[in-house]
Amino acid sequence: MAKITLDNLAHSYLSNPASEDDYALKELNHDWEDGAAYALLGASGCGKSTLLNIISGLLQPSQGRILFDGKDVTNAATAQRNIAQVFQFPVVYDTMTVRDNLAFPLRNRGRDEAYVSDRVQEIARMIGMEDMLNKKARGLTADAKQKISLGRGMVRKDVNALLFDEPLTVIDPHMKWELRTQLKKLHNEFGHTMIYVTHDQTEALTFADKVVVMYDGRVVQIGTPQELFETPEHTFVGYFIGSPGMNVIPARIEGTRAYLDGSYVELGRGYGALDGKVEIGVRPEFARLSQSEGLPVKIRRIEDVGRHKIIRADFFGHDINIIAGEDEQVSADMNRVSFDPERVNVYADDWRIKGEAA
Ligand SMILES: Nc1ncnc2c1ncn2[C@@H]1O[C@H](COP(=O)(O)OP(=O)(O)OP(=O)(O)O)[C@@H](O)[C@H]1O
Repeated sequence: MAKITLDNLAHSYLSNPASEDDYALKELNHDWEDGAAYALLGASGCGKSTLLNIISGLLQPSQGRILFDGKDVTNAATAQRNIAQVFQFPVVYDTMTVRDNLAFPLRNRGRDEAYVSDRVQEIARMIGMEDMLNKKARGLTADAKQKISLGRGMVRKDVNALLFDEPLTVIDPHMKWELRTQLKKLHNEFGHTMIYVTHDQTEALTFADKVVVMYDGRVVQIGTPQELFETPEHTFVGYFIGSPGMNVIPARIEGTRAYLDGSYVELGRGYGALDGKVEIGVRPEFARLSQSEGLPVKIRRIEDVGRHKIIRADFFGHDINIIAGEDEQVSADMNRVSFDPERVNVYADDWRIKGEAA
């Protein structure tokens, strides 16, 4: 496995990019730790595939370098990078059996048949295809073919990295969960450096040690699922992760207070003068409804989603969502919302401001 270094990396599909807006991938410096499982998460068109294709060598970056364990591979072809890739749609050899498909990368590397046989058996067990090993791939469902692609991607232990581009798109929903769990198990067992592209937050948060969130060609945060939840570094991370996402409300900050439409909330930290668009962000999990404490709101709707209730409220034209326990009673006179001060984040032009301990 290898540490992957991105050094001043950027990419534009235009031959003469004039401004930052012309870059599908904006400048990025980052070390992907050896042996860690990363998810690359973001909405469609944010640049995930562009970044993955640069790492795999399918795309030559217009700026910067990429290094595997300190060795510059920017100009190396995919085949020279010693990586395994699994794409959105199955890539299998139809005329071969499931066994031969799984064995292919190992035989290609000249591994002896005893090893190939053991390893294929092990992988077949992980993807739940032990009893299909002698079947031809032709005629299998898309679902089964994609499992073969996943298995083939994982069969070699000696690759520098395993890259997955939305690999579970064609997989049946209940099997998705199972395969994700298997991938995680496999990662724990073999410690491959894994990069997994997805636009699905559940997939990213359950699979990865660290999630790389992209927005508009830029990496806006790299963090553990807990960090993304507690301290979104950019308002996009707040909106995109969580269900519902973080509440973001325009505010004026003075010291340890945020003033909002004639009311104020206490902040857990102190702040100096802030320029630009200033907002506070609070997750619905850290908002509380009561009769007497906090901002005046109008309740618009209460949704019972089983595990908890989502209360949709309005604060002078701004949406505020509150998550309340399943057993919590909500009455018509509960028209105030308060926040845990420690959980209120402050943003200037969408980026989180750290503040000083109060
Ligand atoms: N070959 C190309 N030529 C020109 N522009 C491209 C090309 N490939 C992608 N783009 C543009 O680059 C931006 C990033 O695309 P990219 O495919 O990397 O995003 P993504 O996050 O992987 O999206 P998706 O999840 O839809 O695949 C988009 O604006 C896209 O239109």
